[in-house]
Amino acid sequence: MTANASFVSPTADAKVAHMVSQLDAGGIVSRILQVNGWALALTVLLMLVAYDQIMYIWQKGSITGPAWKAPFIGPFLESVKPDFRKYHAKWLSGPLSCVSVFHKFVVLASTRDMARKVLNSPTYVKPCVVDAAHKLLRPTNWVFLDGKAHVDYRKGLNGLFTRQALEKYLPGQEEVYNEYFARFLQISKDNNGEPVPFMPEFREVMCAVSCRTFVGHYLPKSALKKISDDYYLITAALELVNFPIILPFTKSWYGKKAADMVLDEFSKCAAKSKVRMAAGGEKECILDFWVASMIESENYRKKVASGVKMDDYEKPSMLIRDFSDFEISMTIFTFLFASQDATSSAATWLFQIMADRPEFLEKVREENLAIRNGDRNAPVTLDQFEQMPWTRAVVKETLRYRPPVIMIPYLVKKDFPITDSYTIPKGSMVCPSTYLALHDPEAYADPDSFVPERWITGNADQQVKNWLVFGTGTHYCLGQTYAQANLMLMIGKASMMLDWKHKITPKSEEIKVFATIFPMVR
Ligand code: HEM
Repeated sequence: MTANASFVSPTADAKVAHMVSQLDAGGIVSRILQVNGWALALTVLLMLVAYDQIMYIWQKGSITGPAWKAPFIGPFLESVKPDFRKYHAKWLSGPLSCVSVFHKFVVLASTRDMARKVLNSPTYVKPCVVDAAHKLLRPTNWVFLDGKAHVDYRKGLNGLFTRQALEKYLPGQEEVYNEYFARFLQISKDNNGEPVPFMPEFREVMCAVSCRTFVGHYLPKSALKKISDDYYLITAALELVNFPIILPFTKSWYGKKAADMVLDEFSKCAAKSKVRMAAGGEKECILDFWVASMIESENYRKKVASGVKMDDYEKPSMLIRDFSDFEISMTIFTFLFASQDATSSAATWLFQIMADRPEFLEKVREENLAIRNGDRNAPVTLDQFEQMPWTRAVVKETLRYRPPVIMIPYLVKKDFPITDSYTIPKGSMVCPSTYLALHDPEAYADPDSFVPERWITGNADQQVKNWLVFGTGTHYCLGQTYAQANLMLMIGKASMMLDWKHKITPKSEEIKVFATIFPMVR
């Protein structure tokens, strides 16, 4: 065997070390070897830095972005504490701009046309979620489907959001608002009318109203309380920047535990709905509509299989397969996941803006009282919503002025030639922004002011290309009609049952980013 047959370095080999020490009385050789070790490490590091920079510059191509990136991490520290003003500056810097965080290249598509182009290019892009979402929502969840599989699955869900279905959900929503608004009054009384932070209350009422719409009375009150208390753990676990593996006591760990609990509760609700619908119970919530449609489809299939002649009109409008309790639960969880932060954001802004602009709240109140024939407690129907232009206008304008979802992250599946001169490389992330389209002075004059009249006497409704609040394309928001009807019901009922004030600070209308956007407190 030769002196250095092992895979360790020569200096670490005992025999060589001995020879070296004999030869190197003055320490010159060992110093050279040491220097070489350091030099090697330094060279590798410099090569990696150079590779990271070159890749960034190559991927950036002709679009706007810093000339170079902070080695490896890029603007990582900024993304831990997102600052709306920095995002805004970035969107204004060019229709397409970029950053690179760690080795992830991210393109921001800021203008209306660039955002629409991304959202309408399903061949090149698909929604991008943080790694933790697969673990929390489960990898087989429908939201991770792409292409035809996604379109087909989604078609089966449309029946849950028809006008007829939405009408059936209204009484449950009324019930929740009655209960929570009475509680709001109590909170104020307990605090002698002094201002208290209300954002957590808005989050809770939104969670309660969503759960009532999705799973009706099947969810026990104790479980609802736990879900609404723990939901912020799920939001925190899904922040863009989080620890990639689930280690005990990290945000992802708490988030996963909360998600497991929600999935378990919703599975139990699905089982209960199956029993109740099979017994001919009345449909009250999304679960019931789903289960009833499954039963109808199954009955139809059985009749056809047994040779019964069926007319076309007897065929259910949507034939769906059988779904297990857990499959249903996973999908209902995606509704909660998609709605909770966005509707909490909208509700918080809406209450604040109405308090700060009482002249509009008064108009909402007047028309809500009129539609109820002077009876503050009378329930409303969806048809009546169409006769409440101010209630609709304040909801629409709040969503335009402070859109809850400011960016929609997508993943580039293959090289995407977004303009004649620029192709987004495969594997990048691309984030269309909704904000600039919704603050485009050509579509909405005086875009940085809250002007609900533009939805009554103006032409805001005609700016369909700019209306990106709920996205567009194959993944546009499934719950958009429900979400807007719910916000109209909420503010209409609040105007009937409550009066409220807001303590304005210089930062009240500045934007704080936490998954969606909320008012700055101070
Ligand atoms: C103010 C409230 C809401 C806002 C601003 C909002 C906004 C959005 C946006 C921007 C998207 C992405 C669209 C795209 O990629 O083009 C989305 C997707 C989605 N939203 Fe909403 N949303 C809201 C409420 C809701 C509610 C209440 C539900 C459920 C009942 C819901 C269910 C969904 C679902 C399931 C998707 C994914 C659709 C798919 O991938 O096919 N959203 N929403």
